[in-house]
Amino acid sequence: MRKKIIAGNWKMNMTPSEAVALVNELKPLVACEDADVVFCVPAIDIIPAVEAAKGSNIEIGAENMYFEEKGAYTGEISPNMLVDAGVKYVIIGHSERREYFAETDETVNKKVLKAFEHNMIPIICCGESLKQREQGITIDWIRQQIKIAFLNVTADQAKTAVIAYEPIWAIGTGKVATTEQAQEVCAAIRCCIGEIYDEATAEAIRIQYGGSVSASSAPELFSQPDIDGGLVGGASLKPDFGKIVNWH
Ligand SMILES: O=C[C@H](O)COP(=O)(O)O
Repeated sequence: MRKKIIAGNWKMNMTPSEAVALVNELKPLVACEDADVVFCVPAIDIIPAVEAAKGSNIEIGAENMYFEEKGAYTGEISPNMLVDAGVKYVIIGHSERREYFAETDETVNKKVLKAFEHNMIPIICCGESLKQREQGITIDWIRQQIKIAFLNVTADQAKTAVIAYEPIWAIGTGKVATTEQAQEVCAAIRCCIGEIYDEATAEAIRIQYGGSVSASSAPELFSQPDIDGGLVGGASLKPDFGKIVNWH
């Protein structure tokens, strides 16, 4: 039985002092024993958020990291820096990073390998555009993203990974995928992991849905057999996130 994982992605929101206030506000609302709860926050908020989350069930995650250890990479943040700051989860390959910051399936793979090397859990994002969905190539596209993201990842590592299926057309639009659409793609992702590795790995890996998740859509989405929680953007900045975490 896979444990659900509900993660907030704050994106480029919240100053450090606002971050502390939000963690303190949400702490009692997201208390929950049967799901992992992660707040992925902007880099500058990580240290104060880790401090504020102490003693609670909240894990603090990062929204991105670089795939090199150290050196002349102005503006980037290394895996070591994240680990030292208390980070356990890191979002890799969010569609906004792919669209605005030229991330590719290959850089996603490098980051995924680096995250595992440092014992962090990558939340690996994949998802199709509206055009790709209309062209009927959603599953092929996602399978390709997954196959490249997991190149050279061992089965033991893959078992601990989290995949976030986020249809790009559903992100921040209020247009949540139907339960059937989300379940269909998450099942296809699990099947793809089974082909790359084996059934045990496919059964172990956790797959989230993301894209306009709200307190009202979460219960049906999270009840699907292949959906193990959510990656939540806008609604993770509000008290509603407590209802999403405690969806059942
Ligand atoms: O990482 C989170 C997603 O991009 C979803 O964002 P959203 O819940 O605001 O649509």
